[in-house]
Amino acid sequence: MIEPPVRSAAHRADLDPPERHPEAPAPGTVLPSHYADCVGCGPNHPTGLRMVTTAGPDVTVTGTFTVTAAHQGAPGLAHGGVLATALDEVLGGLSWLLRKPMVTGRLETDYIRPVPVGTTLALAARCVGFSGRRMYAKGQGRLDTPDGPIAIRAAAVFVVVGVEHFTEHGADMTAEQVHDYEVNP
Ligand SMILES: CCCCCCCC(=O)SCCNC(=O)CCNC(=O)[C@H](O)C(C)(C)COP(=O)(O)OP(=O)(O)OC[C@H]1O[C@@H](n2cnc3c(N)ncnc32)[C@H](O)[C@@H]1OP(=O)(O)O
Repeated sequence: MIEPPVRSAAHRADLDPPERHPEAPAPGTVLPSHYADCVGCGPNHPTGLRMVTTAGPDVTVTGTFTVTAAHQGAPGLAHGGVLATALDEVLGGLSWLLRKPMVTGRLETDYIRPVPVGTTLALAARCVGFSGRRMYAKGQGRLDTPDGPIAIRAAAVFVVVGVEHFTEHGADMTAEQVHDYEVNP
């Protein structure tokens, strides 16, 4: 039997407000790839999304993702899982502004409009607040421009972890790779 998910990413009213870290990159700063082989942002990934994200004001991040033929699910249309990856990446970018390592615990996605090959999605993410180690966030993707029609929306919970999460669980993780992997943006 397959068990259904037991948690929700819908945020509650009693969250602690997000605090932009004093050393967060200034608004407008292009965020570096956190890991060169990342499927979302890594420049070395052979078939990755090659996303570029930018720090916004408060605890917000924007990003773009151009849908190519490599990202199709149906003919000429983006695969929903690939779109969820793009949302995961821009939401994960909030960790640069919070200066806390965190991993995706739950990602809920609404698919509102089809996203054709050739579209450049304008993505945005905002931290809503914290409950203990849980960081609640929401995100969206608009077709082609930051004021284009909304195609996808997300609500997410990220869980703050220690660096040992990556060193203990990463397959074949050598000391050198851990050093190169920016787990603590
Ligand atoms: C710049 C960076 C961009 C990166 C973008 C991409 C990000 C990713 O894709 S990360 C990879 C995908 N995610 C993962 O692999 C995570 C796998 N899961 C895990 O490792 C663990 O379940 C983990 C770390 C989330 C939680 O485990 P653990 O550290 O033992 O914490 P645990 O004690 O169970 O939970 C801590 C709190 O988080 C909550 N929590 C844990 N899991 C979830 C979840 N899935 N959804 C919602 N809340 C959760 C718990 O309820 C608990 O809350 P509270 O303290 O209020 O009771």
